[in-house]
Amino acid sequence: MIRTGGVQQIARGLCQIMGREISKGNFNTNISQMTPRGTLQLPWSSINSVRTMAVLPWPFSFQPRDFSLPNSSWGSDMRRLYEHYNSQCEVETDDGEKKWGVWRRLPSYNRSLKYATGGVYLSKIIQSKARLFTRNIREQGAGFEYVVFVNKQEQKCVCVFQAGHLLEGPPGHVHGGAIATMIDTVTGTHATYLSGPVMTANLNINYRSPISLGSTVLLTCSLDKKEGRKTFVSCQVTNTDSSKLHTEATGLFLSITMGHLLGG
Ligand SMILES: CCCCCCCC(=O)SCCNC(=O)CCNC(=O)[C@H](O)C(C)(C)COP(=O)(O)OP(=O)(O)OC[C@H]1O[C@@H](n2cnc3c(N)ncnc32)[C@H](O)[C@@H]1OP(=O)(O)O
Repeated sequence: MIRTGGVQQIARGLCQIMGREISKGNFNTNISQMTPRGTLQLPWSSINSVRTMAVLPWPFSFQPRDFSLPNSSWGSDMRRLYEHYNSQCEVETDDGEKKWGVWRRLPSYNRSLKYATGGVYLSKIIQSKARLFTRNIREQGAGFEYVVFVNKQEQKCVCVFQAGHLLEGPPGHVHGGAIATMIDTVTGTHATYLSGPVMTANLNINYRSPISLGSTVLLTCSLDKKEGRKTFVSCQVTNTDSSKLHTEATGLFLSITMGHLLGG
């Protein structure tokens, strides 16, 4: 049985990631597209156009955990920066009405679409075990603790990232691959927010100074340019007051159709 609340939350999260502004009203319109068999047409055109997606069973049967919300492992820097951006996600007008601010927090779940594969459905075992790479460590604070905020007006996004003890590379410092993973995740999320579904085609990374394990850093991404299917994004990893540069990167993302992932 599918619980609409969970579906609603995920679909809302996906809509936010895809850069679609949704009010309660137009979201409900999409929810009302659920068929009697309990399947959902996702609310953006590129996915609606893939017939297969519309008849797939929804992969979640419970309220999913949003991993981008604070937990007890978050240190003071992580919490302070979360509050700083989160407080700008909603503003109060003079007549006491609440409105979206310039920033949006993107929710983050540890499972993505169940059937995205090279044309042939994954085996049932893999389907049930597949988890987002950055969200697959159970112990809170041990791996990637992060939250992404996007600013559509400035076409910019920031990620507050606290690197856990399982991400060690050089003694006491974060592994370069873990840093690359976060850069790919955040630049990829930003490119998706700006351009819809994309895949990383190219990532260039310069490591300038090591990141201490357990510390909190900021990843700041901005759009360099868009050319047809290509979205160019750059990213800087700095300490929390941006006075020290740890890493800088540029990424090229190519727009894809969902058919690319489904093997179409
Ligand atoms: C919430 C979590 C978010 C996480 C986000 C993480 C994102 C990821 O990690 S994605 C996984 C890693 N990436 C991949 O596996 C992608 C594998 N590669 C591919 O699938 C394909 O090569 C793909 C889709 C990138 C491009 O293929 P395709 O759509 O056929 O494009 P193609 O026709 O080859 O090239 C189109 C244009 O891009 C250019 N291009 C393609 N690849 C590159 C490249 N690596 N460098 C520079 N230019 C490139 C081509 O030269 C061409 O340019 P032009 O139009 O000017 O001639």
